[in-house]
Amino acid sequence: MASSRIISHSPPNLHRQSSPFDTVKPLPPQNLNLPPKRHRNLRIHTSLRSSSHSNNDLNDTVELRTNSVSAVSNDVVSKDPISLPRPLSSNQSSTAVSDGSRLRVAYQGVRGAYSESAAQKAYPNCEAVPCEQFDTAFEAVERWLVDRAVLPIENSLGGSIHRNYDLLLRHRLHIVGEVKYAVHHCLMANPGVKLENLKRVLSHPQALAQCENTLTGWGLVREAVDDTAGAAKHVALNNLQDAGAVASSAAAEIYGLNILAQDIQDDSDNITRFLVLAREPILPGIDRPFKTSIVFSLEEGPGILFKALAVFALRQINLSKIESRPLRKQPLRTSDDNSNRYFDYLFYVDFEASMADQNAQNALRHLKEFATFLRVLGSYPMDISMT
Ligand SMILES: O=C(O)C(=O)C[C@]1(C(=O)O)C=C[C@@H](O)C=C1
Repeated sequence: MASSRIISHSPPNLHRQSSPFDTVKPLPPQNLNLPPKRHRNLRIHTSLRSSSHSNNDLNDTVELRTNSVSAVSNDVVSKDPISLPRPLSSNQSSTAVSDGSRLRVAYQGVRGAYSESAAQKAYPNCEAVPCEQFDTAFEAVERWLVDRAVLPIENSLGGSIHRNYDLLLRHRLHIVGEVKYAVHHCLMANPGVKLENLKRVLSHPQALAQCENTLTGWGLVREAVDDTAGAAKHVALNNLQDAGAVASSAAAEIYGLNILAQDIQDDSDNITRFLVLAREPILPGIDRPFKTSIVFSLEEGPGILFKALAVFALRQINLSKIESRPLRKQPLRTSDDNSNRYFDYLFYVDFEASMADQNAQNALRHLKEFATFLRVLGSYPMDISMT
């Protein structure tokens, strides 16, 4: 190992060093001159694209750019700046006590995407708002276009959705909940098209990865698109005869496709975990099982990651996830004598404790002694449902 070199600055492009003890300052709303009109089924785009998704014939959506807030309803967002930043209570993230009525929840994809179902699982009576990309969903919350975003973070077969890990750091949203959703993939095609007619199959890369063995067995060429339901929509709109889509049964129904095979994922236990994001954190509780997500970077040195993880082990705090991502703005670190260059990482850790728990606070205080950067992404109720 290299000799230890302490980096005393926060990594560039990271938000201010934050601790669970920080007072959270809410972001100011971007524009408070909001028209009274309420539009339903908004589809949010960061830019106009000429992809297949730009044809909205099938789902009656309204397109808008995220730099315009003209379509935001003001029955959700008050004009009174004093009353705007209200910390959510931990109850508000609970599906048991809040059905999400009046909440506008952004998800990535078009109607029929699994993310839409996850949003509806989190908030059964919400208005689910489709967004073209993950970034767009983050921005929609930040710009007060919607109240929450529900975005996938990991899948039991396909692994982590790295893009969303990176976006969590780039944006200032807080994790206020998680949703586990059982994903059952179907192979679908236009009416009259049979499995033997298919040469290719379209879907989201995660969905294709989750069906890897089955699709290889059928000898189908895989084509990646933005989301599963978008694949179904494309196959339907273009009346493709040689291509099918991997998507949900809901997508087959919405876009008028026939299901050729059901439950085609490589393992019947195919669970995607989604995060619920909001502008404000919730007050962590101890009334039910909570999880806390953090991200940190470390000094270079022998056993430093071991030391970092030991702050939890010493206090009997269980870790449920650890992910490392390259520290992009400072991807390499050189040793003191310039003889070696090392990759530099950010570590994302989920641990099973609430920030209201003294034990968890002590663990983070301990970690801060040698972390070069630490941010709490959220402390939120665990989804203990059987999906
Ligand atoms: O494409 C969709 O339907 C999505 O909701 C995205 C997504 C993902 O990104 O992992 C969500 C759940 C499934 O694991 C497959 C795809």
